[in-house]
Amino acid sequence: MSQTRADQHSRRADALVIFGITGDLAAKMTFRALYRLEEHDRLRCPVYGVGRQDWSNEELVRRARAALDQGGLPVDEAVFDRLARRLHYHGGDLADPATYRRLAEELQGRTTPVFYLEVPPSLFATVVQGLHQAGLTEGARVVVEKPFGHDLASARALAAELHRYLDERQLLRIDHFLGKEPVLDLQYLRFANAVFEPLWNRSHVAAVQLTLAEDFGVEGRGGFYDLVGALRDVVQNHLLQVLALVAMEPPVGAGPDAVQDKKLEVFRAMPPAEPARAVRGQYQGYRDVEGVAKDSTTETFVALRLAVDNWRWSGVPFLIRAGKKMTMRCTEVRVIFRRPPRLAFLDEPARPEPSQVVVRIDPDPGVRLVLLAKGHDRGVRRVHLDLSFAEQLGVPPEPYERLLHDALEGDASLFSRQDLVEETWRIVQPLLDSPPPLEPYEPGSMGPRGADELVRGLPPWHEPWLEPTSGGAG
Ligand SMILES: NC(=O)C1=CN([C@@H]2O[C@H](COP(=O)(O)OP(=O)(O)OC[C@H]3O[C@@H](n4cnc5c(N)ncnc54)[C@H](OP(=O)(O)O)[C@@H]3O)[C@@H](O)[C@H]2O)C=CC1
Ligand SMILES: O=C1O[C@H](COP(=O)(O)O)[C@@H](O)[C@H](O)[C@H]1O
Repeated sequence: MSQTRADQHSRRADALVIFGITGDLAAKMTFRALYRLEEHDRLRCPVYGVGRQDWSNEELVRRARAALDQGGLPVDEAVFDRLARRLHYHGGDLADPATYRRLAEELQGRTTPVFYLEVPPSLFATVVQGLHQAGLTEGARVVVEKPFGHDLASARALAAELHRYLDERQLLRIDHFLGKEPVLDLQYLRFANAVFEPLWNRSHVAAVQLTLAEDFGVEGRGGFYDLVGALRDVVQNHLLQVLALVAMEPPVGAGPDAVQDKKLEVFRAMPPAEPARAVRGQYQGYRDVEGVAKDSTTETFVALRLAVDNWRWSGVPFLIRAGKKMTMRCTEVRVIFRRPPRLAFLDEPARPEPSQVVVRIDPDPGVRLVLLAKGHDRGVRRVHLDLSFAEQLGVPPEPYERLLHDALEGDASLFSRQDLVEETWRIVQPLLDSPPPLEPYEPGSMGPRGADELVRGLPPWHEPWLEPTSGGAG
């Protein structure tokens, strides 16, 4: 790529156009992100919201305010007034070419717009084609929400369709986990600390566990979720991205591709998931949720055992579990080291439990070192060292705030690439082709019994780290 072309893709945006501004994600996340960007003087262009509803600019501003209030964000009136002055509503159906022609008139003189598509994925190609036909894709960047495809073949087909109008550098695939500070921190913790990196391999690590437990169900989005399920919703994207950051080699540079290249190596070293090493569960009561089919076989819980077959990780199980309506809300990475040998100096010589490093992603991000120390009775006792990122480092930007800012600035580092997306679909594809049987589980539990069977002979699933980082014990 020539210098001029590269520069074009990293030029600051002069307009942000949000398709789907009347939708659920906009109300939950987008207005909040825009407000926080405005608050930190990081929003420097007009914002156009596109939707089918018959809204005026005033109505858009009113909805933005309601969304902030509902999200519990304290609002500074001066900041909100500045944001309100940037907001413009643009009504129209996405299937109608006139919508894009009128948008082109509004965007006249703008050379580097960012189009954010938070619309149903079935409309991604329609919107991009509409933008192209209205002459709006030249110099633009297009941010697409997840999911990118619903399997390997559809992800390839969607990319081929979008690449008719955009080159890959113009396409930013959002995965909000890649904007989470503790997820970004995995790379720093691993490679900036000599206490970790020499041990972070198959000689010392017995297993890696990734847990994304949610204590709520799919109420309010049953129709969407029932077509997707846990594997597509959070494993193919969020959790495999996190796994890659846990397993990758150090990036060799700082450019947008440096980390992506290392993650790609991890994915390429991963054999496809085996249905015999996966468990699917559905919480009791799921089929009563509005929008869910009465005979639905969609999984709301999934657990799988994966491998990274390279020199660093061969033989180390990577265990993932993710589910709705579980005991708690907690997302964490747990690296479990090998057990030490029998300690002959103990009164009752025994092999101590393994040490662990836990990186908690949500809530209250932090790191816990689980260690063994001398108890007062001369035996060994489990103790821990806890670190709160917020306490020591301050409150970071929120994921959508960070990612929208990067999109506006033309920094693609935290957006997934097509080759990575295809690899992650390749890894999970056997589970889509031959789904393991569905096991019911009790709401408020840690999933079906099969999840425990999956780790037979391996370190058992550990109870997620729940205590607050400050002053917590347990
Ligand atoms: N909601 C969430 O928590 C998350 C959502 N996402 C992704 O974000 C995207 C949007 O999801 P979500 O906000 O939940 O979906 P919604 O159904 O709530 O919103 C969809 C938006 O698209 C608009 N739209 C749909 N069809 C048309 C059309 N023909 N012409 C014009 N506008 C149209 C809707 O307008 P109208 O109001 O007129 O229907 C609405 O603004 C999806 O890709 C989803 O996977 C990703 C992560 C989380
Ligand atoms: O993308 C999604 O992610 C959320 C979990 O993200 P978090 O940042 O709230 O932990 C998940 O609840 C949702 O089902 C999924 O679509």
